[in-house]
Amino acid sequence: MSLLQADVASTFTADGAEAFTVDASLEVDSGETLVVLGPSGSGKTLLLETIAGFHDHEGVVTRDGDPLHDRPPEQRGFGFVFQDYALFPHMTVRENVEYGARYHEGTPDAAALLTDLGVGDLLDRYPPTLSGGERQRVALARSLAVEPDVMLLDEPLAALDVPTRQSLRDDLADILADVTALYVTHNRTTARAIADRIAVMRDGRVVQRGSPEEIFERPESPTVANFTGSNVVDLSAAPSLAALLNGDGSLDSHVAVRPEAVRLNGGSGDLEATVERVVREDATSRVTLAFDGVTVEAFADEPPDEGATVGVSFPRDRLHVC
Ligand SMILES: Nc1ncnc2c1ncn2[C@@H]1O[C@H](COP(=O)(O)OP(=O)(O)OP(=O)(O)O)[C@@H](O)[C@H]1O
Repeated sequence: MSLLQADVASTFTADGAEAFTVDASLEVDSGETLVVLGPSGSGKTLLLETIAGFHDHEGVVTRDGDPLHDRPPEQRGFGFVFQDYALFPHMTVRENVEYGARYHEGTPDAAALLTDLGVGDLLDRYPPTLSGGERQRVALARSLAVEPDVMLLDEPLAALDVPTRQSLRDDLADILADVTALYVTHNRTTARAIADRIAVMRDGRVVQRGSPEEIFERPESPTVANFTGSNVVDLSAAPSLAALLNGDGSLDSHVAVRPEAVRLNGGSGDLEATVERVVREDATSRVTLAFDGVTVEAFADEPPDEGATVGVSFPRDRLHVC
């Protein structure tokens, strides 16, 4: 049985806004990081807050089979990390970490925790003197200090600048390796880097769940394919691509292919396409290709000229009908 099981439904109303309903079920196994990935406004925060116990809801939340849904948030055994750190400015880093565990048996080894998180030298500093990345590491240490059964994390990297986000993202996979965690984000790079499994959320519901590989390579719907960054081509509008799949262009479905799987062959590919646009991205270029009146994106280290005709091939095992 999964450690955390949630099957909850709740409708939220605010003055002047349409009601928003969250109706979702999740299971998180012991030691696993489940990422809830979805666009802004898909209900990720409301779902996390509902599981945490901040909102009335129908349905159940259980840990190890024990019902949690009748308990207040502080008795559910969760640790929280939010986007905005929420550290006490007038307490040192050590005091913040120890205060987080004030109801916990024994005093946590703040120095060891902070050292594990790469900020062992900050013990006596005050939060206002720290960088965003340092504060978020301290916030993680404070949550881990209570040895929570499950960590709930809401976009903890969102407020950080890009280099800091990348560095903490790299470390988060290690930090969360032995922890049971439910992590919400709209950032697919983060999801791919830290998730053991992903649940994709849209309009308050989970629309697909699976391993990162399944979510990114085998999306079950054009919605998930689009959101996870695949090219999505309507086969009824793209006869040459449909023919590649042994169809006749009348297939009433879509095909998803990741941009990194599309190959440019300089004239000898399976399909002929026109280069519509080339945008440099660090060491590579993102190339927009048009054929049959549809466009797809690809990456090329040596980009062709805009307006050129190129051959394009799609490895069959990377084309996914959805
Ligand atoms: N208390 C509330 N009452 C009514 N509607 C709400 C309430 N809180 C949030 N909403 C609305 O519910 C929807 C989902 O909000 P939520 O914050 O869960 O989205 P999200 O997926 O976390 O988005 P983001 O990635 O931008 O944080 C939004 O349209 C939001 O405006």
